[in-house]
Amino acid sequence: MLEARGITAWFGDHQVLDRVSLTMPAGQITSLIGPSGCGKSTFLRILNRMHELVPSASLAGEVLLDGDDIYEPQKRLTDARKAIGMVFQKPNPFPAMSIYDNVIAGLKLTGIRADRARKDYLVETSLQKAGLWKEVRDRLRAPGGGLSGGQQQRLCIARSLAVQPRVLLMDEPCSALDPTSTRVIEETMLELASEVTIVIVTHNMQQAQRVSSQCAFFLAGAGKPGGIVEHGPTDAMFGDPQDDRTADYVNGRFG
Ligand SMILES: Nc1ncnc2c1ncn2[C@@H]1O[C@H](COP(=O)(O)OP(=O)(O)OP(=O)(O)O)[C@@H](O)[C@H]1O
Repeated sequence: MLEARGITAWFGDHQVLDRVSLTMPAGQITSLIGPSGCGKSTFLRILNRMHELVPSASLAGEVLLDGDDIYEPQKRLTDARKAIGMVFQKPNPFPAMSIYDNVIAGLKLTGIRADRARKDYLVETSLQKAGLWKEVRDRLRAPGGGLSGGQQQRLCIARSLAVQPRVLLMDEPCSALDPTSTRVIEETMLELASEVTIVIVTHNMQQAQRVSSQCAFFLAGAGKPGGIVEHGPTDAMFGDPQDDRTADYVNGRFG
């Protein structure tokens, strides 16, 4: 389980999130929805300590992974990144690197040692879980950049899975893909959900309904930092929202 408690975030003196708390249960997919600029990506990046890569960025609050705060001073950055993977909007495989090497690229970066047999195993199982194995098993030595956009995104998912994370964060993972590739990624997410906790930022309300069991609706008032207006089971958020602003947003009346 991943739990954010009282997350407040700034870029310089611009506060972009105000005391955001959210529990993201294990074995479930949580969607973060809301209009542009309300802090969803910032919140997601705080969940695996990527926010601190921006020089002006700062934050307050806690992020607990199975009860341990990933921001405790003695906790290492690479441990947080190993346990909590991230897939981005635009597929970003290493284009000249082989499919095989792309999948295991994260091992070295996170200090995981593996012999050849172990690497072979991780490549096969990660590609299988990402729904790409059958399409690439005969060309593992071909460059990752030669795959289609949807295949590249599944390659990036496989790369995240190879370090065996407990959580996978996905920032609009399908927004650069066609509808068919989008459906394949959504099916992949649903299959992964039983073993990896997934948190996804999406602007696609149908996607949020298709994949997630829980949603959190973020909003920022004019000139104000973002926060969660309402969160709960996806069915309730779409079928019986408690806040008028949630109802307006999920029904496409703004954003
Ligand atoms: N690197 C940065 N430096 C300064 N300000 C930033 C930076 N990244 C984001 N912001 C600001 O933080 C606020 C929240 O942005 P964020 O990208 O988290 O919103 P979002 O809800 O994910 O938007 P979108 O849906 O468009 O991706 C915005 O006002 C944005 O301008």
